[in-house]
Amino acid sequence: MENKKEMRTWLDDLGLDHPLVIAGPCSAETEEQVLKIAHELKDTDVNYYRAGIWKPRTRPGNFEGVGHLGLKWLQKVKEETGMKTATEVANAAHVKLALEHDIDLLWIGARSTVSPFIVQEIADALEGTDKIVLVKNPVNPDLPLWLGAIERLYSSNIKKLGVIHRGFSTYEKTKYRNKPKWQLAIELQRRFPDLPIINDPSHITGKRDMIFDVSQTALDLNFDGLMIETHIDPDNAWSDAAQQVTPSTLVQIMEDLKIRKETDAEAEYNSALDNLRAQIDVVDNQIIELLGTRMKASDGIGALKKQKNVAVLQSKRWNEILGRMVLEGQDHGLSEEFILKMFKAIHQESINHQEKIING
Ligand SMILES: C=C(O[C@@H]1C=C(C(=O)O)C=C[C@H]1O)C(=O)O
Repeated sequence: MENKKEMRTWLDDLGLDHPLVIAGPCSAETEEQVLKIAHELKDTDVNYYRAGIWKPRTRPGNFEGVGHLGLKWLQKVKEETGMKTATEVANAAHVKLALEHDIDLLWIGARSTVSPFIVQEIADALEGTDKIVLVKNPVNPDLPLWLGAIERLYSSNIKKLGVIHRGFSTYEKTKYRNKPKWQLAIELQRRFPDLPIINDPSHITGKRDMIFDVSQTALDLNFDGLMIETHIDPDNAWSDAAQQVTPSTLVQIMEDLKIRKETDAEAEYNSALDNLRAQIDVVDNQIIELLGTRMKASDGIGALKKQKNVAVLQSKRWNEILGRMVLEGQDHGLSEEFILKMFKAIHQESINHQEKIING
C-alpha cells in the first residue's frame, strides 16, 4: 500500500472548518440515555455520534454492551438529530448488523487490530463498502501490525479509510491509561501523510481532566480529528466512567482548543524558519560526528578488554555516566526522561561495537 492523495478525499468532502469530531457515550446503555446525549450534541461541532454496542471488556462479568438492540437506538439518533452514527465492530456478524442499520462510520478496536484473522474477517465482510472505516492502533506499539490491518481493508476495496490513535498498553504504571508514544503516530503520518488520523484522548488518558491537553497535543501534531467519549452523567456511566465528559464540557474543550495551520506563506516567517533550520542541520551533523568519535573510543576500550579478557558491561562506570549526564542535562533544559532514553541508546550502540570487537 502506498500513500495516495485520494486517501483523504472522504474527509475533504465533509468540508469542515474544524477538526473532525466523533463523540458520544462509551457504551449505549438505554434508549433514553443514547437519545438524550445525542440531542445535547446535535447543534455542536460533533460530526459523528458514537456509541459502543458490543463492549469487549478486560475481564468477563462487567457490562458487555446492549448488543444489536442499540443499533436501533442509533438509527433513531439519525432520524431525530440528523447526526451521522458510528460504532465499533469486532467480527463479521457485527459488520452485517451495523450495515443493516446504516451505521455511517465503523471502527476496529485496538484488541481486534492485533489479530490479522479478525481484521481479515472484518475486511471480507466490509468488502467494497462506501462507509468510513477507521482502524485503532493495536494495543502493542507495533506499527507494521497497524499498517497491516489498514492494508487488509484497503485490499478489500474500502476507500474511506483512516486511523485512530488510542495509545498503547504498558506494563509499567504511567499517568496515562494507554501511553501515547507520539513517535508512532508521527511515523505513520510520515509514511502516509494523506491517511486521515484521529486522536482518541479518552482512551489515552483514562481521566477526563487530561483530555484537553492530549487533544491540544494531537492538534499540534496535525491530527485530523478527535474521538471524545461523552456522557450525560459520566460518573454513573456503565463503562469507562472516569474518562467521559459531559456534552457541555465537550463543547468547552472544542472552543478552547487552538487549531494550527500547516504552514504560513509570510516571507519574514519563512526566512527566520530557514535560518533556524539551517542551525539545526549544522548541529545534527555535529551530533553524528561526535557520536562517531565516541564510538571510536569505545572500540578502543573494546580492544583493551579483549586483550585482558574483561567483560563489556561495566555497571559502575555506566551508572556514573548516567548520573552525571542527567545533572548536565538539567543545566541545558533537557528532561531526565530524554537524557536517560538517549544515553541508554548510546550505551547499547557502544556495547554492540565492543561485542563485535571482543568476539571478532
Ligand atoms: C565504554 C565502556 O564500556 C561500556 C560502555 C560504556 C559507554 O559507552 O559509556 C560504559 C560502560 C560499559 O558498560 C567502558 O567500560 O568504559
